[in-house]
Amino acid sequence: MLIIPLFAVLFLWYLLLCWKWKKNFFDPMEKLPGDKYYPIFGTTYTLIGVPRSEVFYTLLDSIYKYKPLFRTWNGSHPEVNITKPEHLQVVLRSSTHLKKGIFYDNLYEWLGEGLLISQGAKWFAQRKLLTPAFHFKILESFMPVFTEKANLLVQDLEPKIEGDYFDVLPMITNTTLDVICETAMGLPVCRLTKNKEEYVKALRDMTEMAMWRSIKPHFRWHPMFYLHPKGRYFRKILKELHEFSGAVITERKKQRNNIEVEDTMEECLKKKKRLSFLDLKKRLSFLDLVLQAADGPNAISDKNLRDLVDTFLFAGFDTTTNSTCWTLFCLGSHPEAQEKVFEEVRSVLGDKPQPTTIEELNQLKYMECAIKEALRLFPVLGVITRVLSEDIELDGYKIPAGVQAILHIAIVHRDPEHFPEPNKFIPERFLPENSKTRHPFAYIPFSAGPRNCIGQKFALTEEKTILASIINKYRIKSMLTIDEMRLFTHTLVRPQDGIKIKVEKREY
Ligand code: HEM
Repeated sequence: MLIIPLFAVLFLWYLLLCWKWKKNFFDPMEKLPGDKYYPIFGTTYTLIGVPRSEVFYTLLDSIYKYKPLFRTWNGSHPEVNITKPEHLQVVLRSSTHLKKGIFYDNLYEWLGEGLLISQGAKWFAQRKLLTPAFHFKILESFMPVFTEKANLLVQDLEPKIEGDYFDVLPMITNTTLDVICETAMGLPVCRLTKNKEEYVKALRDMTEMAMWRSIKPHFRWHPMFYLHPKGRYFRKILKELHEFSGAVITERKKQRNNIEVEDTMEECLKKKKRLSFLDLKKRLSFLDLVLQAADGPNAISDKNLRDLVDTFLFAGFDTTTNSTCWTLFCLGSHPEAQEKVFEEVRSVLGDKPQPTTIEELNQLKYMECAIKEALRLFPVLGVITRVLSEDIELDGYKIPAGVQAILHIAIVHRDPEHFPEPNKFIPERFLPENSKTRHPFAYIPFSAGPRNCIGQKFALTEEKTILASIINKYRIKSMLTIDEMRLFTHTLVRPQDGIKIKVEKREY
């Protein structure tokens, strides 16, 4: 007998929720332009039946139809899409809109409460703990790793001389994975897995799955997702990825017990002591630095350590892989810019085959412009998200707290108002005299504000070492031009068919 009143109460409660949602979100958001809303799907129905390889271009069409400011609905979740630097600044510079968007919910089971996804006090404590780990002195101590791995890559390229076009992406992937394992974890990859390719495949499949779920709102509900074959596959690769990071921690802890680590990171920095331990066993990795800093009362649980390791593997490896490949691709399709980079490398290095110090890298100014320009055209993370923690006003529209802000880095990077001839590769745009009047939020490949990329200096140092080592020995030719390149959004912006290049040995 109680059933009928219970249902009536539940129904009234549901109606109240719908009324609140309509008043707080639907009515204000519907004032913004955008595709028509339908229940359950929101506006994601525009992607139904679209082949995976076309999703990127379909999304792009709708962005160009409604930009600069428009709304989308991910199921019943409202989203404001932002493509103007002034508007990006409102969200990114704020110290309140720090929570990441719902896209990252799809990576939560893998990355947990690591720096990338955590929020509030937990995020702040990790950011504070990890910031010194990216100090110039620490980066300097990683130079031997960057140089050694770049040298191995140069050797691997040798058999390709005068051969046909080949995809350079797997080779760069190999190098950057080695680098992140030895710098961030202090361990060579071969100690962690017999099959690197399997780990890389699992990592990329995981990001693909996150992308797939983000455009299918009904699969955000875990039970529904796990019933689907993709959900079962997700569980399998999640286990593999966690086994890898678990192995990193066990191995490094075991090694640490056998190593005498002479100083803590803070003591080294205070004494301005060089942290360049050439013996791999004695070089401090990020993981060691965290383990040291968290010794005693600040001890970190194994679960938190695993989140951190997974976060570094996700954020610090495929990003640099893509950025390095995009720069190689752009230089390979712009021989004049490539020759300028080469001349600069020769003038800085003389007869040395590779850079070995940060001072040398700092002199590679034109190369830095080329990397920045490649990151403008192909920004690795084309979109980032935040959940608004309070109401904001943009162009006279009130956007309520709780809405997800989608910040379109890739679109603002190709805005002709800030970058004339936006689809052309012109490294000179980043010379100081050409960029000083540009809006500070018109170019943000590493995001900006309090949650910007903690690893940007690390990435540039690694990338410059790899590129200088390659360009100093080889001339690169890309098979495709920028206009011919087909893209694929897969959490990161990736090429659909790899990066095909030819290499020729330089004579001098
Ligand atoms: C070219 C290479 C890279 C690019 C383009 C890049 C880009 C970005 C962007 C756009 C964000 C903001 C993400 C968001 O708000 O959702 C970010 C955050 C982050 N990046 Fe990078 N990144 C690169 C390399 C690295 C490297 C090498 C590391 C570590 C070794 C790293 C570690 C991180 C971490 C931990 C965060 C989260 C920071 C926080 O939320 O406080 N990144 N990166």
